[in-house]
Amino acid sequence: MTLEPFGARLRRAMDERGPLCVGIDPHRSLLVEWGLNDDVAGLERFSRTVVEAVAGRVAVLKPQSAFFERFGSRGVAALEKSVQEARAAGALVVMDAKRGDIGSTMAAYAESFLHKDAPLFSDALTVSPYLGYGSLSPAVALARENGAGLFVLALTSNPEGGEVQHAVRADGRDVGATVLAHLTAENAGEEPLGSFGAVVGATLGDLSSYDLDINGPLLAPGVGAQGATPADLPGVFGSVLRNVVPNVSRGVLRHGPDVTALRDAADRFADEIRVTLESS
Ligand SMILES: O=C(O)c1cc(=O)[nH]c(=O)n1[C@@H]1O[C@H](COP(=O)(O)O)[C@@H](O)[C@H]1O
Repeated sequence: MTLEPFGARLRRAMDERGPLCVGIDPHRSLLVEWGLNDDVAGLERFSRTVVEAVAGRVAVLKPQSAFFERFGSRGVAALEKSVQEARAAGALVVMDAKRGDIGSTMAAYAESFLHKDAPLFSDALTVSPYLGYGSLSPAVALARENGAGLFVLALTSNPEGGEVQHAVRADGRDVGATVLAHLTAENAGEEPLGSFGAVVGATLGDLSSYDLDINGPLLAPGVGAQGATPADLPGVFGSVLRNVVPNVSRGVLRHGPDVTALRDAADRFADEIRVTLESS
């Protein structure tokens, strides 16, 4: 059975549950803070707890693959389980693996995460366009076939990102703006929302010089541990605020291992985001 396009599924989830995305980022330091061992059993326990706490109430969960890959094949098995459990509980899953390679290899990465029969099938995947946006075309094609989506790194939340993303091309446009323009073309005519999103950091301040109106979702990491707050979102995203999916990882996760405390922390962020959206 082919899924409805990711953009449509995401729009509905955001409207029903609010737009918050909670990250599943099992940092070694968090495992220790939670009283868990820094091993596969600790990893499994951590991710199961996050899924139990929030997968039934937030729109999106975003497991960060790096923290699972650290444990080799058993870590990847834990990631698989976590994706499947989160999806079964009704959350959309964005796999944060930030893949990017030459086109023919990109096709294999796409099959790993975006083919509906893949063990790690996720509703969307984060990808890097820095081998050239066109290198992502096999992932765009496979995502379309399978009702999945992509989040393409455009203007990232980290301070180092600018040296690449603000580099100005011969035509006067910078690299980040070029990525956004490609996404606008990808999403043209899609309703209610395209499936090809951009990653735009919530930490970046005024972005009014960029056209963020890509008719697709904007994944906004940086809220919480990196210093941005829900109240900052209107100043960063302006008129496209309704398409923003703010991500919080450590800002929620540091409240574990208690399931209720995790849930309450996610609810507080969700409430702040709702109030911000309503008053903008
Ligand atoms: O693609 C991402 O999710 C991402 C892009 C970006 O520009 N900045 C960024 O922090 N992220 C991810 O978002 C999460 C942020 O985590 P916290 O800072 O703990 O909320 C991590 O999993 C990062 O890898």
